[in-house]
Amino acid sequence: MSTRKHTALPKARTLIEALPWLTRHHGKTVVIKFGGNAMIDEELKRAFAQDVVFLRHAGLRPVVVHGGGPQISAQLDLLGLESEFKGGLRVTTPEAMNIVRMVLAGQVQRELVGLLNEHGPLAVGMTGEDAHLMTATKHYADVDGERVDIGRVGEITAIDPGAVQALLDDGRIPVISSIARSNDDEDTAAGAPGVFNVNADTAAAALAAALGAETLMVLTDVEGLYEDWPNSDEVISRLTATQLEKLLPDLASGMVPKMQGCLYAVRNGVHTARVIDGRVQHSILLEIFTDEGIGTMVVPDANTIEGAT
Ligand SMILES: Nc1ncnc2c1ncn2[C@@H]1O[C@H](COP(=O)(O)OP(=O)(O)O)[C@@H](O)[C@H]1O
Ligand SMILES: CC(=O)N[C@@H](CCC(=O)OP(=O)(O)O)C(=O)O
Repeated sequence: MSTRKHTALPKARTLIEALPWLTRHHGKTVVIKFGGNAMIDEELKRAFAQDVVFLRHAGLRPVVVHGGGPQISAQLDLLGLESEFKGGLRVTTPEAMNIVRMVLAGQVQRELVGLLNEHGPLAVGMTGEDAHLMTATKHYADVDGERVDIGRVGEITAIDPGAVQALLDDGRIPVISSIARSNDDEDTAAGAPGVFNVNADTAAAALAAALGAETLMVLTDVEGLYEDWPNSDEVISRLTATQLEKLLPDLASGMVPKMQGCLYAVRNGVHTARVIDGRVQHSILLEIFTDEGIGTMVVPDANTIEGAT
């Protein structure tokens, strides 16, 4: 006679914990912004790709918008060019714009597409230039109330999500670099199509809203939004749009585009926007498939803090 211990029971419980979420979110679009420092670690990148493919096979429609600030800075450094940020945005000369485009579309995006496609013919890379996905106008930074010219940095004025929708309908995972086409008069007059460097958090939020996404998920290199950064590491787990709006003026530069993006998303139809720790392996699955979640969740005002999921 032999007996068998069911050691896999905790795994089954975890899967069952995910069932209500899966039922609710089946067929829904999730825009995931993968950025910065989490993208430097090889294991984290692989785990990220596994999570995204898992979501796709679980019946969701994931879209990846990626950053690459550290990679751009490293490349500029190799070329002897300095990185300067104003109001949290990179001062982008025409020369730097070429490097930004080369690094984002030619390096970071290609690598992510490659990692995702290790699991099958799923990922398709594009930039905001493709099929008029993102159109932008020149953006001026606000530095202590002053309007400052920071070069070829763009502010999104229009999104045509048709090509992304078509890819999603075809079961693909779009991977998007945050570069937008310009339709500014001076670029048009110059004869060559102009492009702009757009902060990837801002691009992800605008795309999430344009796609009518259920969720915007922003991966970063901290646990979430700290209540009193840098004095305390108390993470705010949930807050409403209005509560976030009140906090915005006190936030420091890296968090500003992220939280502005979350606010824009939930004010424009996205049900929840979450900032989660990209340094934790499988953070996307942890956020989604466990009751507690991790990180910070922003919900629209109509939701009560307790009631939102
Ligand atoms: N209230 C806050 N909570 C958490 N992080 C904050 C806060 N204010 C500023 N930060 C800073 O923002 C950084 C995240 O922004 P950023 O470096 O642009 O991230 P990423 O490279 O992931 O896009 C954190 O590492 C932290 O230094
Ligand atoms: C205008 C602007 O600042 N653009 C960013 C685009 C990349 C980005 O946003 O990357 P992370 O998400 O990794 O920071 C930049 O040039 O660094």
